[in-house]
Amino acid sequence: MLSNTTTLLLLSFSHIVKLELGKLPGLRSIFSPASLFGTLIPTYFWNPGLSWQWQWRNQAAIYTISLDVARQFLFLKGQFDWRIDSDHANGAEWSRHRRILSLAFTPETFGGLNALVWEETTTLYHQMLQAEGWTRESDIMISAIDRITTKFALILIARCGFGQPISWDTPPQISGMPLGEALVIVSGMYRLPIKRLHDIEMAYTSLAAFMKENSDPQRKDVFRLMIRASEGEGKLHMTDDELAGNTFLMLFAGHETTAKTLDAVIGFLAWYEDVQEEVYQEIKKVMSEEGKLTCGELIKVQSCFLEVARLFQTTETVVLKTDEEDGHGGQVILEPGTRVAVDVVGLHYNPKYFPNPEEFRPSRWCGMSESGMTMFSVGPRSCIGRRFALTEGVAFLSNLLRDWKLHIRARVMRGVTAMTLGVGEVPVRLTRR
Ligand code: HEM
Repeated sequence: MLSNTTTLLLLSFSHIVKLELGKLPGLRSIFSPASLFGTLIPTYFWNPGLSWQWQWRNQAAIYTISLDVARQFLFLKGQFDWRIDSDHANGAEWSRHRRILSLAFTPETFGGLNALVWEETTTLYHQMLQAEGWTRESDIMISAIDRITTKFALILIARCGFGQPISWDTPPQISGMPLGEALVIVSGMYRLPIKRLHDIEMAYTSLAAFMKENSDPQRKDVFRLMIRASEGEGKLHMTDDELAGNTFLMLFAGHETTAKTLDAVIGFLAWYEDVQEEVYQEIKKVMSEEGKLTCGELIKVQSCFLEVARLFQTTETVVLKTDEEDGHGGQVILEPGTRVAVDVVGLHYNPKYFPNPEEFRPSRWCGMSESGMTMFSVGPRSCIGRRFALTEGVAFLSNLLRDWKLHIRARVMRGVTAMTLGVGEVPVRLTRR
């Protein structure tokens, strides 16, 4: 009875308040998932909440789960909501920022970006073994693997992308707090409509200054390219504020997504022991007699990384906005200024593209071209760090699996949204091979 009344109220409300849905039919929810109330109230049938994309992953609503429709929008040159510098960039500014950052992500950069990421991942892995005391152990219980992966991915992007000489046991401090904590606080809180606390503001503004002070001026990395742009004049000039925004975004986008994907891959490989064994055999085949691994073709390891990135798509939504003025010359049926959201989680569970979508089946990705890796989005705004993430993911996993067998007691992985979608806490046991 209560639920019928609520549904009726909801429907009436949704018909009175048309929100931003343009001419499209359908139920409107009371709170937007991104609003303060939508965030505070848990996901329920009448409130989308923060976890709606996971819990309602088979329902499209106004959000599209069609790759065909998504492609039409993602290849459009419209105005977008989420961009390289989310504070300032409109279409033209985004394109300028993308041009600056793209220079750092060509395969040739720094004598081979992939080789650099591979080398740094391997070096950091060995430092981690030493610092954590794992070199002396043969059986290790880790209560939540994200403690390791988050730290790993953050140090790696700081080292490769920002030239920061950070080691495993001395995480840098920004305004008196560890770098990781500063990022988490800033990304989670500073957009709330409450005047933010002093330390959060400090963490945000001090980030770029800290990076500038500590990075090696001789190196050519993402950060140095941005600094050069901020110091130069002309079309590619970047303001201090833009530099701060991009620094934050690169650090955040460059570690959160990869770390969460790694948590989930470790959980899945521990649970599916047969897949773990197959992957281990592949690693054994390519490693040298001393156990050294080089940046190369580890198709099965990469496929596991991609399959898990599909199952737990960290970037839940890609939001686009049609042109304010003419709605793309009237070619689209949406009203000008309408927002379109690609439900990236739903899209990756759409059986039209992924038969038996709930199944963990890494082989779907064997032989897949990079343009088909939809978890990195498609079109001109797709992930700039795709190669970086794949190289880091494959290097980390193959080093780990070469040395350790992974075990887990239950299939605990489930969708949990905290800034981005992940699998929650994954407790794993490592036994030495
Ligand atoms: C598993 C790992 C990753 C996944 C699944 C992923 C996914 C994505 C997706 C779906 C987008 C498009 C978002 C949108 O249009 O709203 C994106 C954009 C972006 N990603 Fe990634 N990403 C990953 C790793 C990385 C890494 C390692 C870096 C940096 C080293 C990075 C940097 C960026 C940046 C800067 C953008 C914005 C590009 C633009 O607006 O033009 N990402 N990523």
